[in-house]
Amino acid sequence: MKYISTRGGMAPAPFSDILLMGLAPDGGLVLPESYPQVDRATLDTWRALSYPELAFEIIRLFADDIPADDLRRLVFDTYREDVFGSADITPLKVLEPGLCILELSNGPTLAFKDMAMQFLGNLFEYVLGQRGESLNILGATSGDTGSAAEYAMRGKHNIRVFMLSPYGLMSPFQQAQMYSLQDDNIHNLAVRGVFDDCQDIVKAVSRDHVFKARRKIGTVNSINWARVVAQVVYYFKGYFAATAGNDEQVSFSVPSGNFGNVCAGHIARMMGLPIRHLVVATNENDVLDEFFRTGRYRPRGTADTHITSSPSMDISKASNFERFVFDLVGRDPKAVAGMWARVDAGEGFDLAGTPAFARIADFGFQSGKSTHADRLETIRRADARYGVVIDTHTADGLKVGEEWREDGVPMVCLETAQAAKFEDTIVEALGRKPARPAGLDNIEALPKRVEVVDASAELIKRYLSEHIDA
Ligand SMILES: Cc1ncc(COP(=O)(O)O)c(C=O)c1O
Ligand SMILES: N[C@@H](CCOP(=O)(O)O)C(=O)O
Repeated sequence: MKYISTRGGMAPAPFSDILLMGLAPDGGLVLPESYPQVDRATLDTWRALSYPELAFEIIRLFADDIPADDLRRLVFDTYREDVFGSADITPLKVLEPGLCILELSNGPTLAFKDMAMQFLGNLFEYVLGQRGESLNILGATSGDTGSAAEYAMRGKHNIRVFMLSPYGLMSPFQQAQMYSLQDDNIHNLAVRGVFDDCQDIVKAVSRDHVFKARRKIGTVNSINWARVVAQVVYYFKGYFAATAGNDEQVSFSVPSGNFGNVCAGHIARMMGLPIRHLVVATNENDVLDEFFRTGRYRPRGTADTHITSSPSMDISKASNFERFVFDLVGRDPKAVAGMWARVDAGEGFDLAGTPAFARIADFGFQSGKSTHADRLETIRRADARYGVVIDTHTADGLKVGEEWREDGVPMVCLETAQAAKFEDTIVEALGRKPARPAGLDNIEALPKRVEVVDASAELIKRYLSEHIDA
């Protein structure tokens, strides 16, 4: 399988190359020339597979330049009961008939990012080892990608992580989880700005080809196709868990910000998984909801990005949305390049009334928005009615997912983090603290290692040069 760029300016490349490449050289996002198709007979054989068996079958379709035995070992080393808390890896919790939560946050950092990042850590180490190379990862986080990446990469001798986070905007637990790491290969930089400023810097640095090649810069954000592929797996697993046979359909409700998670759902659906609807749930930063309702995509600036109680979704410029729009406009790279030239210039685009937007229903998306008041109400309702304490992002997903329920079609709401990460809002909603996994009681009191910096790509390049060249 070969990979291309959404903007058309990249020679087709194999999986291992695009894994280390991150952003495409033309500033676009990488995706496969076509999506592998999964037929009914294959679904029937996959239904009974364990998580690692299923992950191997799916990932091998995309990572076809890695010898099968090596890939199997990497996958089985990753998806282990002792890492993810159960043999199921992603257990399905039935709240009531037709309404479920797919648990994705039982990994080491208590967020769904571990599902892909634990695999990416092993994959990077393997490919770099084969090539005798090293990689300097530049990442951006609104709270969860950062810690998941750092826990997955800490101590790896051929990888350094430089993680940009929005200064003061993550929850105290998230800050403690990242900034308390003391490993030499982990560097935390708190940027005066919002997540989008951090992501813009990552993309600006990646677009400086000379700098990127010389300093061996890679990425762990969902810019990296391997992240998205590893997330495709749990849509299949969730589908099998929520249905009795492959004639049934399910809908997924996905708390969304950077559009990586729901993009993985889109890929699963394009591969042939019987997904009826993909429900995009946003918080007050409702750029994506506005698009699916109106066809207008209006990314917002720093000043117009709301600081909310689901802070990991405080994103106004959804990186992965570009991959979906590529499919929506019939895989026309010129059209995408034109649209993203306007996005990069701080404008948006409007597809209302176009043939592309007329086809949007074929892709199965629905959307909705959830506010702080909705979040509190949903957390209270889930606790009272189902006896589960959900985090603020999962609450956004549950609230919007419930609005789109249909008779006969299970609604699977993706759990994206554990409540312990967002204690203040849980206390506001329930009047009590959520349970914390053992060993994390005093994490906020640990000494922190972080540098506060201005939101400047040039400054970050200087920082990278100093630390990499040394
Ligand atoms: C807890 C949590 N929920 C939801 C999201 C949104 O996911 P995505 O950015 O893939 O849309 C994020 C961040 O990515 C997150 O950390
Ligand atoms: N919410 C994310 C933002 C980055 O998303 P990614 O999926 O592109 O890595 C975070 O928690 O950092």
